[in-house]
Amino acid sequence: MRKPIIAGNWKMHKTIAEATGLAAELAAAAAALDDVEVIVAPPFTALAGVVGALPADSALRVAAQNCYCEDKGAFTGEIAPSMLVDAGCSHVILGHSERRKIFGENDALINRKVHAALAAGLNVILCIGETLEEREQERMYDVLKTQVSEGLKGLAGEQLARVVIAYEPVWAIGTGRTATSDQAEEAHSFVRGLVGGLFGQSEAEAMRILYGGSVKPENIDGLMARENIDGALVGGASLQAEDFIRIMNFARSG
Ligand SMILES: O=C(CO)COP(=O)(O)O
Repeated sequence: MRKPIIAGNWKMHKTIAEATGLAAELAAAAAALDDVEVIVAPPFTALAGVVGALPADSALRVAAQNCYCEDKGAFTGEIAPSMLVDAGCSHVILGHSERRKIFGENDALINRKVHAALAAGLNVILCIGETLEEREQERMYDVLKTQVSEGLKGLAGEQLARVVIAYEPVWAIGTGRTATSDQAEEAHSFVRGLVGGLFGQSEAEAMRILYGGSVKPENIDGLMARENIDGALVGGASLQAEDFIRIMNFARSG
């Protein structure tokens, strides 16, 4: 049985005070759920504040939304994986489509980041997903195959166990247009097959694959009911406690 994960990607939202307040509310709700892993990804400026506001034994885990692939040096504006560990993060999101599209990150850079993050002791949420154009041109499977094989290139089995994949079709992000549970299940089962081919069947069976793209309290249960959907990476609906807590609770019953 794969333990579901509900993760909130706060993107470029929230002051330190707003972030710590929301995290405290979510931590209280997460404490009641031992069958769901709950993760929040505040902006860099709020990471240490959020970690500091949580009880020491908090069930809520904290992720960063990005990091660089070097441990230190002259990389103005970048954050090292070890700095995220120092701030109290357990996870980092890598390869988000906004990083790929707006900031030009490619699979080779993302793979270097994956290696650096794992080496520093972080768990990785690796985002993949096709654009609408790629789907319409029937290139979706090729795109997913490249993103998975290049993103996970060179990892050992022990490292893979600390990676979660988030399938986020770009056309569903922030658009209100969720993939149907059939579309999501089809992509997730394909991705699990890819991981199986690259690393082995038992590794693929153990891998959590999250869906992301306009997840709301209204659609989470249909997604969670599917065999290969192990949770969600939530954007907009993770920014206020009520919706995100409803999503956490649906994930548990799903
Ligand atoms: O990009 C996302 C999570 O990483 C999804 O964002 P939305 O839930 O706002 O569509």
